[in-house]
Amino acid sequence: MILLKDILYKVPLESVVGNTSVAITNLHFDSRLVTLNDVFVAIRGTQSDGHDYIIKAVEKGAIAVVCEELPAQIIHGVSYVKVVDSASALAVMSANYYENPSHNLKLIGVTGTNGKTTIASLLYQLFEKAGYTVGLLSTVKIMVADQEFKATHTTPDSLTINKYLAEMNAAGVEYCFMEVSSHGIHQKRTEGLQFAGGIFTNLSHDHLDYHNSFAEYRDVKKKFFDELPKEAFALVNIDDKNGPVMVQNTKARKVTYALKTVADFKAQILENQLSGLLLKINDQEVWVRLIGSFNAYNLLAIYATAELLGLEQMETLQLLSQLESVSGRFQYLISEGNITAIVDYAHTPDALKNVLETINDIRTKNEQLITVVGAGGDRDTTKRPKMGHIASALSSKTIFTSDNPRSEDPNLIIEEIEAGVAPQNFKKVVSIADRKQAIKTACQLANPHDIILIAGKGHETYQEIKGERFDFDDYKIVEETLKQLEK
Ligand SMILES: CC(=O)N[C@H]1[C@@H](OP(=O)(O)OP(=O)(O)OC[C@H]2O[C@@H](n3ccc(=O)[nH]c3=O)[C@H](O)[C@@H]2O)O[C@H](CO)[C@@H](O)[C@@H]1O[C@H](C)C(=O)N[C@@H](C)C(=O)N[C@H](CCC(=O)O)C(=O)O
Ligand SMILES: Nc1ncnc2c1ncn2[C@@H]1O[C@H](COP(=O)(O)OP(=O)(O)OP(=O)(O)O)[C@@H](O)[C@H]1O
Ligand SMILES: N[C@H](CCC[C@H](N)C(=O)O)C(=O)O
Ligand SMILES: [Mg+2]
Repeated sequence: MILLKDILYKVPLESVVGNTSVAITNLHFDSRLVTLNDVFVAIRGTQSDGHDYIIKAVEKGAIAVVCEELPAQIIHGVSYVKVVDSASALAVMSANYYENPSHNLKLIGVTGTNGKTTIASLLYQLFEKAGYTVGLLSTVKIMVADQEFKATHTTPDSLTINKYLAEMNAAGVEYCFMEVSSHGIHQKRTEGLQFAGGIFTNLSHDHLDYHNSFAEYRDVKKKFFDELPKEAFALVNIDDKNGPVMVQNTKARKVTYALKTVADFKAQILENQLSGLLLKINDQEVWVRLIGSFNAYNLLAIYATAELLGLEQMETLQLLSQLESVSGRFQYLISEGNITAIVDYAHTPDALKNVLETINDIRTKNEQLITVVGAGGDRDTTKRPKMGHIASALSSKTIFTSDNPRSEDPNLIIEEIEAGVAPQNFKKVVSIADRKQAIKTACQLANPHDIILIAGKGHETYQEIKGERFDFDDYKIVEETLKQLEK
C-alpha cells in the first residue's frame, strides 16, 4: 500500500488541506487518465492550465490533488497539497512512487543540440556488445534490455521516465543511456533522477520558438550540469565555445574531449570516406563504419564515456569499430545504378550544414549532390531561411519540400525557406511540396555516382499533417523509387 505522504517525501510543501496518510493507487498529471483513488498533479502548461482540470480529476475519483494554487472549491474527503512548483513535485513524486529506480543503475544523460540520439544509441549498442544489460531512452525508441518500446518524446515526462527505469531495474539493467532535451530540463522532466554522468555535445541555434533567447537556451542546458552530484562525471566537448560554460558551476568531475584543442580525451581524423572514418583516439588508430567529421566527436564522447565507466581501452576500441549507424542518422544505401542515397535527421541549420559539408568533403567534383529538404510546421520559424540558404549554397541541386507541416500550410513554410536562397543559387533550386514526388524527382535527376541527401525526418515513419499522421518513410521511399527507376 502506498500512502500519499510516502510519495511526498522531499517535496517542499506550502500547505496541506486534509489527510496525507491516505492510500493512493496511481499518480497522474492528465485528468483524463485519473481513476478511483489516484493522485492528480495540476501543471501549468503551454496550451492549458492543469488547475482548470482539478474538478474533472476529482469527479473521476482523485483522492488527492497536488497544485500550486488551492482551488476555490474544496471537496470533503479529498486531500489538497499546495506546492511551489508542480512539475518539480511531479518529478520527485514519480521517483518516490517507483522507489527511486535511478539509484539502482548507472544513468548517463546526453545533452546538447546535435548528437544526443547518436551518442546514446551507440553507447547502448557498445555496452550491449560488451556483455552488459543496458537501457536506452531516446528520440527513436526506448529499450529495456532487449525489449523495445515506442518513444513519443526525446525526453519523456518524469512519470514515464521513472516507470521505464523501474522496468529496467526489474530487468537487471546496469547502465541506462538517456537523451536529455532542453524541453526536458526546462519542464523538470529529469528532476530528482540520480545521474552517474552527463555528456555535452554542442550548442547551436535551435528551439528558439520555445526558449526566449540563445542565452536562456544555453542556461537551461547548463542547469543539467549544475545539478549533477559530485560523484558523477561531466564530460564536455571543449571545441564548442559553450562547453566550458556548461561546467562552470558543476560539482561533478569535469572531463573534456576535443579534436582541435588540448583535452583529457583527444581524437584526430586520419581518413574520411563514404565507407567510414579512420580515427586516432588517444594515440590508437581505429576504423569505424560511421561517416562524417561530426561523428568523430560522437565516437570520441562514446570512447571517453566507456572509459569513465570502467571499460577496458582495447576492448572499447574494438567495439567502436563494430558499431553500426543509427536509423535515420546518416543512414545510406547505394543503388544498383551506383546512386548513393543518404537519409538524415538534420532539421536545424547547423546539422544541415554539417551533413552537407560532410558529404562535400567526401565527394569528388564530378558527382552531384542533390538535396531534398523542408522544415517542420509549428516549430522555430527563424531557422527556415537559414536552412534554405545552407541547402542551396552547399548542394548542386536542391528540392525544397514539406516536412511535418502540422497545423501550417506547407507552401507557406516553403516560401519562408526560399526567402533565404541567395540570388546566385536561384537556378539550383526547385520546390515540390509533395515529399514523395520531391524524392522521386531527386532520383530522376541523379546520374550514376551522384549523391541524394534526404534531410529532416530521419527515422520518422510518418508525416504529420493537420493533427493526423500518415505513413511516410524517407528511406523506404528512396529505396523503392531507385529500384523502380533502375528496373
Ligand atoms: C511544448 C511542450 O513541450 N509541451 C509538453 C507539455 O505539454 P503542455 O505544457 O503543452 O501541456 P498542456 O496541453 O498545456 O496541458 C497542461 C497540463 O494540463 C493537463 N491536462 C490537459 C487537458 C486535460 O483535459 N486535462 C489535463 O489534465 C495536461 O496533462 C498538462 O499536465 O507537457 C506534456 C506532458 O509532459 C508533453 O507531452 C508536451 O510535449 C509536446 C507534445 C511536445 O511536442 N513537445 C516537444 C516540443 C518536446 O518536448 N520536444 C523535446 C525534444 C526537442 C528536441 O530536442 O528536438 C522532447 O524532449 O521530446
Ligand atoms: N556531434 C554532432 N555535431 C553536429 N551535428 C551532428 C552531430 N551528431 C549528429 N549530428 C547531425 O545532427 C543530426 C541529429 O543527430 P542526433 O539525432 O544524434 O541528434 P539529437 O541531439 O538527438 O537531435 P534531436 O534533438 O533532434 O533529437 C544528425 O542526423 C546529424 O546530421
Ligand atoms: N524533436 C524535434 C524534431 C523535428 C523533426 C522535424 N522532422 C520536424 O517535424 O520538425 C521537434 O519536434 O522539434
Ligand atoms: Mg534525439
